[in-house]
Amino acid sequence: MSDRAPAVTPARTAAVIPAAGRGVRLGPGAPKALRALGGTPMLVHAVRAMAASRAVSLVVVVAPPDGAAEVRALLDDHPLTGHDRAEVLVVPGGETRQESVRLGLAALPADVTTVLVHDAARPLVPVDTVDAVITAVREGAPAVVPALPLADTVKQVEPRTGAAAGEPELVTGTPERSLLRAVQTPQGFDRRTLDAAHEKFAAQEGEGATDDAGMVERLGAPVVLVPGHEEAFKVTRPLDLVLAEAVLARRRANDGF
Ligand SMILES: Nc1ccn([C@@H]2O[C@H](COP(=O)(O)OP(=O)(O)OP(=O)(O)O)[C@@H](O)[C@H]2O)c(=O)n1
Ligand SMILES: C[C@](O)(CO)[C@H](O)COP(=O)(O)O
Repeated sequence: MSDRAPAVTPARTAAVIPAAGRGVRLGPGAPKALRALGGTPMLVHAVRAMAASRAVSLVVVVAPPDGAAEVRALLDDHPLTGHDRAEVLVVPGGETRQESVRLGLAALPADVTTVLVHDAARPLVPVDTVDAVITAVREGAPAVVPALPLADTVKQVEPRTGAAAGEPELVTGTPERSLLRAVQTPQGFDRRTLDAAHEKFAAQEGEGATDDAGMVERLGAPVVLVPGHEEAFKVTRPLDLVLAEAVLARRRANDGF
């Protein structure tokens, strides 16, 4: 009998960054992920945010369907440095966020056991938030989501089907705010659970699920929350870009460069 320790497959963590959206709500211009924030494309910030975690050894960027070559060139122009040295792959995306994530998952090698899914549109998520998500997955949660309490009261409204444009919306309820959370990314998953959710719900959801954890919920697996971060907000509308520039400027001032 050999006294050598049995071979152990290392638990490898990868991040998938869906970056194939147009950014319609941000207004006319280049695809949102390619727009500049502090002089550097938003996508580059998002890749660096994932690679800043020492646990992440691979980042799969999902580019606009006809833009993979352009995104590859852009990332090659902004190489990762220092300890942020993860491998970066680029694959073409799809028509919906859900489809883009599915295409990113398909590019992951077999040894990846933990997957983060992170919006390119959340370029400023701090590394402590990324690490908190990874730790919770590695401790056994199949799906982990960073989340914050809501600042606004939320109203439920009647579906708009058939309503004339400009007609006032009818409120049907006010959900208990203390039981609501606004969820962010990166969302972290046991890889097999996320693959199973995407396999089961592919092409069944019309417009697609708005987040990956929602698909895991529908699978019946538990989804747990960890504290989100104010700076992990999603750049969606023009004012978000103003806020992102201010946050970045404050970070640079604090870092002394
Ligand atoms: N077909 C799509 C649509 C969205 N995304 C990505 O999903 C993330 C979150 O989506 P969102 O902020 O809604 O981005 P857009 O779809 O680009 O925004 P909009 O709805 O304003 O067009 C973004 O990083 C976006 O690039 C994607 O990879 N593929
Ligand atoms: C995944 C997400 O960022 C969680 O808040 C969000 O659901 C993405 O929604 P979008 O409409 O695609 O921006």
